[in-house]
Amino acid sequence: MLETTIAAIRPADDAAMAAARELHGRLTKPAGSLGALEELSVRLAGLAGACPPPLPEPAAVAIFAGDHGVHAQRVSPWPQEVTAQMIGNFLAGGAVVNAFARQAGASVTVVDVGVATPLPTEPAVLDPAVLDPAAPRLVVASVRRGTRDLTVTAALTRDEALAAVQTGIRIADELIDAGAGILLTGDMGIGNTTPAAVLIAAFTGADPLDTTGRGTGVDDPTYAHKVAVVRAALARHTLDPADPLGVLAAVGGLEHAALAGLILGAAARRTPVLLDGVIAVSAALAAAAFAPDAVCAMVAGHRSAEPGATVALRHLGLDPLIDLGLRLGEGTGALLALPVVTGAVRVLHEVATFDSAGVAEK
Ligand SMILES: O=C(O)c1ccc[n+]([C@@H]2O[C@H](COP(=O)([O-])O)[C@@H](O)[C@H]2O)c1
Ligand SMILES: Cc1cc2nc[nH]c2cc1C
Repeated sequence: MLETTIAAIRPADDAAMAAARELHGRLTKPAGSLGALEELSVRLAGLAGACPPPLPEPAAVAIFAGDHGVHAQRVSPWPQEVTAQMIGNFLAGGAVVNAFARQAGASVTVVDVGVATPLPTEPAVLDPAVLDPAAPRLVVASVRRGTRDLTVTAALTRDEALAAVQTGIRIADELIDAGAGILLTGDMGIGNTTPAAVLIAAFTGADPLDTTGRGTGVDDPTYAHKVAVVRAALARHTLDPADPLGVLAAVGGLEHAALAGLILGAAARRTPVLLDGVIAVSAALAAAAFAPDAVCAMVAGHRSAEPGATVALRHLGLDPLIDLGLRLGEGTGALLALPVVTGAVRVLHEVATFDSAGVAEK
């Protein structure tokens, strides 16, 4: 499945992009007055191969959850059980992501790809429809109960990493088959900013000081220790950016691998994928290493407060739509950016031309 997905990813359609640029020039607004929204709409036309591209509706958030062996190194102040407990909160509709998803009319799919502790017993709604915006859905696709400690050994085998990537592709296909017009990345995993920092350093060559942040909020001594853990991981493993599956296996998390799969799956279906924070953009680097043209499908929702996010976005050549100092994850930053993406596309569908509206041009 991974090979066929990668093979299906194509470059942007130049004719559709040229048509979108030409249309922008005829709409009743000064040229360039919609700033970054104009280039975003052009990119989405290129992705869809159509001008205007389809409105990005309905929206579907996929939250991939996993635990991390490196948690044993005390890189996060939070107990590992919080990952499973927050899944309960997502399914009950009580997390920030649920509040923002209700506001945006987006569905929420929670995917257990490798949570270490038992999940809450019953979801609030049994077996909801795939894109039901009112009922979060749980998919259990656990590869193993958390990764191994990447400072000691490879976090995953190649087969385990591949299984998680394939799960991400399968979820993308399922959501798009159900009618989703845009996918939004979400993640939950206590400790997952540490593998994100290692992945970003591995794919960009940046120094761990520039890729490591405070995650959920660590104090100064713990932050210094976390940077040392990231450095130790880079020294421990031979990481070849041309072998993204090998990198994900050595130092990734199951949610990072699954997110890479989701992004590849969306790109193969020419469907935009709105990236959330540092975990998403670390996975996006892996996706781009698998298939450089996958970047055409990526929209950077926001700039996470984690420094590694800025390093990764620069490497991908993406400008984030909003910059609010968020560092929550779950898909929250992507959901806040969703109306901006919809607005960018809506302009191409609904705004009158100078000619049709009888407005004089300069
Ligand atoms: O999205 C982000 O950029 C982001 C930044 C900091 C923390 N998080 C979330 O916080 C958790 C990981 O933080 P930590 O400190 O345990 O590594 C995990 O559940 C992430 O979703 C997310
Ligand atoms: C409470 C809590 C909620 C989260 N959501 C995403 N990561 C999280 C980490 C914690 C600790």
